[in-house]
Amino acid sequence: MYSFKNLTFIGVLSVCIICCHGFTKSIPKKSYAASSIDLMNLLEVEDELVDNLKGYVETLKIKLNLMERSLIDMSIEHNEMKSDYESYLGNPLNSFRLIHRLHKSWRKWYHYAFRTENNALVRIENARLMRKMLPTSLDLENACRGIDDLMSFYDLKPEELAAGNLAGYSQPDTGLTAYDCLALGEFSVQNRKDDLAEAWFNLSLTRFENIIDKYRVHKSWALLLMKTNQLTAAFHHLENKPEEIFPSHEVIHFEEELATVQNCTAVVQKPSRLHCRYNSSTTPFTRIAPLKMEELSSDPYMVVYHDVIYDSEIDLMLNASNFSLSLTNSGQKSEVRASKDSYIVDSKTLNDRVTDMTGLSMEMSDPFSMINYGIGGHYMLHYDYHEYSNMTREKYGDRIATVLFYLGEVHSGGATIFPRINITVTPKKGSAVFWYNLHNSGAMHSETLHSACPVISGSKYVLTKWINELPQMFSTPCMKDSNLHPPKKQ
Ligand SMILES: O=C(O)CCC(=O)C(=O)O
Ligand SMILES: [Fe+2]
Repeated sequence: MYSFKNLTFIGVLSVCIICCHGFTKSIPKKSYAASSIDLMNLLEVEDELVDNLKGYVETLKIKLNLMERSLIDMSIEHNEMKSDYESYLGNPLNSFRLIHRLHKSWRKWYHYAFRTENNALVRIENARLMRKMLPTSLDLENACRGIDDLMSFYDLKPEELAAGNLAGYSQPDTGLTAYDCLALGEFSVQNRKDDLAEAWFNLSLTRFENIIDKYRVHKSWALLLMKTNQLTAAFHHLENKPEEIFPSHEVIHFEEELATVQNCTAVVQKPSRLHCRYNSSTTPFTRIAPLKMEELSSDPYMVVYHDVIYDSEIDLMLNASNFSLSLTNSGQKSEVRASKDSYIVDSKTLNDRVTDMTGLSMEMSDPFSMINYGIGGHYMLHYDYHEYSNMTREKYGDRIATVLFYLGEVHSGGATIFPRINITVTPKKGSAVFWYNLHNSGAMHSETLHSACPVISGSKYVLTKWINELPQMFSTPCMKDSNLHPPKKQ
């Protein structure tokens, strides 16, 4: 419960919130943070909650006491038996009691331990029903905004407020807890007040003792730094993750983003046993005209073909009068993809080329897709396979492989990268990269996660061919545990 001093603090806060809001954004009428009358109501709410919780604890204590007392009685009898069990069990009444105890009492205790006391349940149910009277996240946001306005209005610093110092009006026992500071930090992040957020996070860190709590703060701090692209600093905050915590979805995503950026900026030269050779075996045509092939990875299988598409073919494609007109902004969010793309009519020559490169049938494959990236153009991390929720997958199978032809001169940036396997493919006009998106079993190969780095200079055109799985059934290894038609979700 709040002390009288806290009450005054809340009163002062709410008056300030009302005043300050006169100057800034207005807040909805029904807001706890907006009036001291509503705040008074909250005190009553908290009184009642505390009362219910006390009642709950009392009921549990009675149960605990009863169990403890019985345990003592049982131990006395048990120890007596252990000290001289022959004479103890020699007495038929003792033997009877032992059997009776173990048959009935222990069962009773077992059920009693799991039984929830009605009285306790009522208390908890009361507390549950009171939830609608509790401040909502909007109330919390408004309260944070109130504090924030107070700081700008009176030029207060987070350290002062956290120490309970309100413009020279110091009340240390109204100081803020680690959780309060964290909430204010998160509010500042949402409102793009990065410096303030860092100050609040720092205060929260000094107040938390438990490493798991501290990690929560580090995580919020890292997310803030990620937003402003300070990835290495962000990474330092996540480095010392306590073992008890499973990495969250955001953190995994972040690590991949970091790997993406590192791959985009580094020149990766991996020592490997893979090499370059002429491929003259996929189709009869490659015997006559072998293709220059450079192996990049064996799992997922990935190769680059050099000089695999002629300048004359590229010119024809890029000059086609309807091509630039057909380019449309990709339907996806700009952070995901900054490019224009278009489906272009399949050409038999190019389809045959892809078969020469891959040994795969072009039957049922998606039409070629042309993507044009300008300066800064990029394509965030994604897989080419559809996963389960796509109609095309039902009809043609998933996208077993991808071939990506590079048609433009990119002077800097624009690499296609696979951060999980540390592979960077630098776009070179006339070359193409080919990889399998699925395992032999037909299962999705998650290591094929890839993205296109932002183009720094030049202009990047890629021609993509997604090859579908079903027509390959006689040319690729047997699909054990085929994933083609996963059981429908109930
Ligand atoms: O443009 C690139 O480098 C990647 C394109 C891509 O991933 C795709 O088209 O699926
Ligand atoms: Fe892709």
